[in-house]
Amino acid sequence: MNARHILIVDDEELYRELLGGRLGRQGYRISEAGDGEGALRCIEEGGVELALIDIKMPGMDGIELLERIKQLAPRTEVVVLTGHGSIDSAIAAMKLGAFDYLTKPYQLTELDLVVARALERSALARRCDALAVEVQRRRSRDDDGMVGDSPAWLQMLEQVRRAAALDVPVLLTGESGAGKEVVAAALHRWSRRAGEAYVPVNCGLLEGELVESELFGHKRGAFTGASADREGLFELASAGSLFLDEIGELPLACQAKLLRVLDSGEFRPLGASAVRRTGARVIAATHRDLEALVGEGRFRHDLLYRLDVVHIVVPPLRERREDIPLLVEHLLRQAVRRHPGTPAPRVEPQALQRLIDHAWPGNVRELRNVIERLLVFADGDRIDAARIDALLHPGATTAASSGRGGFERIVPLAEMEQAYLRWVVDKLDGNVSAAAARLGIARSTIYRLLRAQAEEAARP
Ligand SMILES: Nc1ncnc2c1ncn2[C@@H]1O[C@H](COP(=O)(O)OP(=O)(O)OP(=O)(O)O)[C@@H](O)[C@H]1O
Repeated sequence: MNARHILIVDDEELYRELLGGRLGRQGYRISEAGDGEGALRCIEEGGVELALIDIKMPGMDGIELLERIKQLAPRTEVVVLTGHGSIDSAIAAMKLGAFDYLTKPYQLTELDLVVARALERSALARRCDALAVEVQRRRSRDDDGMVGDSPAWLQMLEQVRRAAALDVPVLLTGESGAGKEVVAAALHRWSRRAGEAYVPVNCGLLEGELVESELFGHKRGAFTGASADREGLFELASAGSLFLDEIGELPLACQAKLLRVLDSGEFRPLGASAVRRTGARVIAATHRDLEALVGEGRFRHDLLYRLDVVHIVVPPLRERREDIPLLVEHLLRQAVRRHPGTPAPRVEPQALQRLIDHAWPGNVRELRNVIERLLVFADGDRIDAARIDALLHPGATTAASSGRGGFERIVPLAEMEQAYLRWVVDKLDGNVSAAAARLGIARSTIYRLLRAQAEEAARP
């Protein structure tokens, strides 16, 4: 049975009965309203696929009603019924998103045709919505680049899913390396903006005019070195999402500009006289305590208030240790992909337990670096507890200087060399090539030294 829901809105009862009777006989579910208010109440109840509305009504006219319907239920199709000679209203209605219009008096067969076409479009749109949800669901499973099934992680993901559906700013906080950036990317992918640009920027890496120019763009000659006009990231992300990482580092002058964009969507590129508009959705992240920065006068209170519409806290790894086995597996797979030809070693249960028990102050990033090193320096096809201990608690670290020239004890130079080397490799996110370049030595030297150290530590 065809029970698709059509709403007829006309102040003349006779018309409503005529239309309702005809369409009802075709099996549609019919609701009637004699004015705009009644129509909106019916729309709010949901399920109306098509509204047939008379343009000329006392009180709220058909055009205003159309606008309100499109705000309330954008997926409801609207066909307007206009009187003879009111083509202007028909055009206005089409501009506001009406599916079609019929000029009174119209042939009833013409009405049947328009109704059938409008319902067909409504069905198509719904199918598209369903597909988009399915695509998002599939994407969100594994190829999202993030894993986890602990209660803390799943609870946070639920918040992310809900926030993704709202087109409002989101503030992500959490310790460094906890996964704020992967969550920001998921927020974008699960939102209606998924097909548009996702533009990440680290506010801590740029200074002064450069941040402003990066975010808002500049005109040629706006400052020394501005040799051509340049589009800012707000422009680039206009239909998509702009991820402002390390928002706590944003200079105060730039914070004022950001506040204006969040309030009005308007900004002015450096050196430009005209104001520009952006529709970018802002996702901001920080590992800093923004309230404390406000207290110190380094972050604007009004900006914090404006960004903090939806606040999601990404939990530290130590609060979701249940995720560690999954993460180890996932990060090992990723590391193997980065080092083709390296066989994936098996992590023994005791070794895994050591990883689960570790405090992980550097969170998932630290775990990723440890996994990378375990793979690169793997000796054989298994990773045992001793190897993990060697990596996580190397005795040599106590030999390192506190940085102010004081040493706690005398250690052989080789030991100091190894500790420093490990620190440099960690600092550069496990990138051995970068470490070799910075230290001015060959990559093979680094591998040799670190392997020797791991072997030594693993010795019973
Ligand atoms: N749930 C997860 N699943 C898989 N990988 C993850 C997960 N969370 C984080 N990672 C990985 O850990 C590393 C650090 O994550 P990310 O950069 O998102 O942290 P962050 O909180 O933004 O850190 P920072 O505050 O230092 O910018 C990245 O390589 C990321 O891919």
